[in-house]
Amino acid sequence: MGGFAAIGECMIELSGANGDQWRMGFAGDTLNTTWYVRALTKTEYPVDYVTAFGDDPFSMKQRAFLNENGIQTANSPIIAGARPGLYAISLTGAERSFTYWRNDAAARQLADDTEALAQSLAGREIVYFSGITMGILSPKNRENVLNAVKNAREQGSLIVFDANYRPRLWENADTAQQVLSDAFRVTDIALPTFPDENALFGDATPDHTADRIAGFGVGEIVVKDGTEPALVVADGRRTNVPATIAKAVDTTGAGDSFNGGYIASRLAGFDPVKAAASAHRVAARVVEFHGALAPMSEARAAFG
Ligand SMILES: Nc1ncnc2c1ncn2[C@@H]1O[C@H](COP(=O)(O)OP(=O)(O)OP(=O)(O)O)[C@@H](O)[C@H]1O
Ligand SMILES: O=C(O)C(=O)C[C@H](O)[C@H](O)CO
Repeated sequence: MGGFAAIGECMIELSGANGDQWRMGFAGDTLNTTWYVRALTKTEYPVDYVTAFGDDPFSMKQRAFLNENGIQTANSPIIAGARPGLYAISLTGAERSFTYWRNDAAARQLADDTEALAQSLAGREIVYFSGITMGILSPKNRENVLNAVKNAREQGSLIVFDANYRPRLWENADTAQQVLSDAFRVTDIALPTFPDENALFGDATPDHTADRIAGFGVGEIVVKDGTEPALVVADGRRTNVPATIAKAVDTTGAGDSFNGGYIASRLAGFDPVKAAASAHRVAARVVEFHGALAPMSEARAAFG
């Protein structure tokens, strides 16, 4: 099968509020990264989003949207009577905050069927997941995802992980620390964001974040930090790669699009430092649009 597969939750997104008028789209951190990997790789490269769908009209629209945009859904189950979660973006300047309605979302059942999950990941070049993927699941399903990822890794997949800490998804900080640390232990490329790691683990600097994650045996780490440089730790070197200047209107999906750009650049054969520079260019363009998903053509133009 080959290609890229991401595991997670695609929600309905409300963005770009103009008074009480909102724009409806689809988004969710791992989907956002998938979107940019799709935009920045050749059409024939398989790109799949692995989740669980409902069967209501919004779920059907969601599946059609992915399909129309060249994103397949592998063996993702369709669950009778279930529906997608929803979130809305509030802005203070370009800085985003989210309100969620997602507790009964279909995606929470994405790891009920371990056989389907294993098949969705079989033979992939890259498997991508995040702390949000883990946060939405029951303890049993967190274990199922971790086992599926571990098995994929043993069969040769490269595992890419962004901890994307969202406190509201977790029963408590201790559990989040444990689960996210376990995820780092099965990761080849870690793409964390410094403020998230600082909030959960108390890291004082991006270097501390990199040290902690390297301690789990991760060989390639990029610590993002908004408009500050990204710290790239790879090939025995540490390099600060400056961000690209942007006229930001909405930073939703900045980190996810960075990850998509980084993965696509690494797949194209560029080294981690060059990949981080391309990733910054993509993310700087994405923050100039409302919502998590900027047009694929814009991401391509920025990627170069
Ligand atoms: N205001 C900005 N101007 C230019 N680039 C930005 C800006 N904010 C973010 N970026 C780009 O996005 C990358 C990730 O930013 P940040 O660390 O804020 O992500 P994040 O909080 O993980 O985002 P999200 O979780 O919403 O995807 C940065 O490394 C940078 O390339
Ligand atoms: O916060 C979440 O759970 C989301 O997936 C919504 C946003 O698209 C995501 O946080 C942006 O990184």
